[in-house]
Amino acid sequence: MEELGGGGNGSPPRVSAGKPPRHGGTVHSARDRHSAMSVPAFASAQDLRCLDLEKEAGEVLAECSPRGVLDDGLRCLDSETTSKASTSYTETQMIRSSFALWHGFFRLWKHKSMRRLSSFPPIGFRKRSRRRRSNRDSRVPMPDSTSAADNESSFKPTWRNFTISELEKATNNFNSENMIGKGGSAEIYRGCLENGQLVAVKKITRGTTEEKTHNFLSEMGVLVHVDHPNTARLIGVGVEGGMHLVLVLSPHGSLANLLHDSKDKLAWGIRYKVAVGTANGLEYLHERCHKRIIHRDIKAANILLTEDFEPQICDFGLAKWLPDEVTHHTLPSFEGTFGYLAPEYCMHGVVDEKTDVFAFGILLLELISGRRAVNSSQQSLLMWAKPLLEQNRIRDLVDPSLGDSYDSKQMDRAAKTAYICIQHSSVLRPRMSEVLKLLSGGDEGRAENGRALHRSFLRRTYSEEIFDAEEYNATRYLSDISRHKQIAFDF
Ligand SMILES: Nc1ncnc2c1ncn2[C@@H]1O[C@H](COP(=O)(O)OP(=O)(O)OP(=O)(O)O)[C@@H](O)[C@H]1O
Repeated sequence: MEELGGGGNGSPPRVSAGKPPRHGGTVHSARDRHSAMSVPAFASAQDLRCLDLEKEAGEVLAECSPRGVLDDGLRCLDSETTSKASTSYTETQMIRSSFALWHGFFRLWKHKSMRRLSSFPPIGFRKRSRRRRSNRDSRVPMPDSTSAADNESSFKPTWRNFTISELEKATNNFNSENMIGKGGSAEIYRGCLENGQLVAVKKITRGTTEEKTHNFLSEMGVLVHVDHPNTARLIGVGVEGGMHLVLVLSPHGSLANLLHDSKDKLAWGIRYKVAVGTANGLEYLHERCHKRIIHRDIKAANILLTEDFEPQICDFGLAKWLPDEVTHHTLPSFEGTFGYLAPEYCMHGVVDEKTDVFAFGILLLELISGRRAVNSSQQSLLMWAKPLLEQNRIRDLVDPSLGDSYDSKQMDRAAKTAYICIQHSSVLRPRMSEVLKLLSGGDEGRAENGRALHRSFLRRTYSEEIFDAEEYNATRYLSDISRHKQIAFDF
């Protein structure tokens, strides 16, 4: 997704094989659309048979959508939506039937297995797997011995449903002057609620009704379950007259805005803060959320900045949830943004934490150099920066507009961290918790020599296994990238 006007200004487009990149925005694969509206990953085969949905089960094994989200969405729709005047009947019906499908499924599922039910907490209730208990975010208060069932009956959603008239009022009828972003699937409008709160209203605009519904539900499903200072905040949704996500407004827009489109150059101190904050947000998604969330589209346009330049990861349209027992996703279609795509994804469609780590490495290079991931001549930042990093020519990487106004120790750490994150072999890439240590100077030894790390230090991921099995070099990576570009642009 690009900023408004960003699609044609050299920002790398997000693509999907078999579909043209549209205004540089999100395009989802047919399989994704299908699966996201189907059944949750933690359904038993028996449940699925009851609903005659076995066929989808194989496809959506690792596809999760939060039980509480959609259950509650249904309640919201039934109880709060009042104004029908400008409702698009087809879209509202579509959302209702998606909710209804989920609702029916969840009723059955709830009835059949309270144990499984407790594996996914309702909104506003945090429960994390034992695996991550020690890593929990200490900022978030945890309910102690209360059971999931008790919590289910007592929890209140942390978001609300907006009527179309409320959204129209807030955005001055979605006035084009209030449009602050536009991508492949959505337009984003600045708005002001009656209580004075500034919001960003993301109106899903592109695609068929099914595609729009998928995009809306997928993103909502993640947004309602993440709660971290470095992830975007959902205030509510609106399903009349289209599908809308209402988010807290980020006054500075995205990092791409400030880094590439602004006359005023971003100071190094802010860039470093953005790097550390984004790493924090990703570490939360990968390692401290109740389910592992892979963002899949980390890039400068998807990092929003708060008033005091705290970064917030946004746009969860491509995000995937990985249950603990699932090592990875293998995606049949090609989605993402040129310039940020990890080799194993290009080659095998494999998605796990390390694909985000790779994209984060590219983001670090953008912060260091002030260059785009892919420039207007389609040259990749990766290919430009890698030889410089290999020769330890960090000074040559640095954005000339910074002059000498940067902390050289921070710069050094950022460059070396980037180098490790962009390793072709995902085995050699660190996890986000390690990235945090590297960036903040807590793991200097590893930063000094990314290739000499001890493998036993890392928990192995599927993409790591793959790289053990075969060699994937820069030439093959480039050829894969150009093949994918060809497919995307020729369509
Ligand atoms: N909460 C917000 N506050 C301020 N600006 C925002 C906010 N959310 C989005 N934007 C702006 O809108 C742009 C697009 O947002 P987003 O990436 O969520 O849209 P999208 O249509 O999902 O994109 P894509 O095509 O990648 O799917 C952002 O890069 C940012 O400039």
